[in-house]
Amino acid sequence: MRGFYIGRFQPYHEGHHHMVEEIAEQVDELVLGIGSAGDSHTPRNPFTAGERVMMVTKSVAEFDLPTYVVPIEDLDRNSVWVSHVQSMSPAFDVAFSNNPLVIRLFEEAGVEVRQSPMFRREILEGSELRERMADGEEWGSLVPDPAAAVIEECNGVDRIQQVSDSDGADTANS
Ligand SMILES: Nc1ncnc2c1ncn2[C@@H]1O[C@H](COP(=O)(O)OP(=O)(O)OP(=O)(O)O)[C@@H](O)[C@H]1O
Ligand SMILES: NC(=O)c1ccc[n+]([C@@H]2O[C@H](COP(=O)(O)O)[C@@H](O)[C@H]2O)c1
Repeated sequence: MRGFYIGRFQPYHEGHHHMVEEIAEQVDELVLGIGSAGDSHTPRNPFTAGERVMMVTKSVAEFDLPTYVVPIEDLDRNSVWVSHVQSMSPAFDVAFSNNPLVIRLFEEAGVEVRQSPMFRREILEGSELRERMADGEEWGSLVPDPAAAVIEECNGVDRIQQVSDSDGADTANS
């Protein structure tokens, strides 16, 4: 059985990694979708699709799970988004998500969806990571080591600090 799990992974963190570890117990292969693939260099989406491909690919290598990483750009129409995803991805039998819109769109299209409990969500959240980077606080312990190495290699913290508002506002949502 092949699973599908999409996220923006801005950045890929230990919450995502924990979810992949749980998915690995349920499927033989996984497609990891890099969502909003066309977005980068903004406070909410600082990393390019390519940088996120590297973070994810190097991090999941520790699992015994053949994984295909596929960047997927956003569309203006939610109603045809699942078809768009299916056109970009290897075929899959089940989708994994905790995102209410993603769950609804897959279910309406007749795709089975499985959710995972949120893991240490009070701290393992992309917006929290980006805020810590923007504020020069500790963040390395919240992402898998290979993802931290990719962020360092592309000077990701410097980029986030530069693209964030000068008053530090809204690093989560812009
Ligand atoms: N700590 C976590 N535990 C389990 N699942 C998580 C966790 N954080 C995010 N997810 C799930 O992973 C998927 C991708 O999430 P996403 O890339 O938006 O990360 P996020 O941490 O929610 O980031 P942001 O704050 O940037 O929205 C979603 O289904 C989301 O619900
Ligand atoms: N219409 C669309 O393009 C559409 C609809 C639903 C989800 N998505 C994308 O799927 C991804 C979902 O990931 P998150 O759970 O990290 O939000 C995001 O990149 C989001 O933009 C896109």
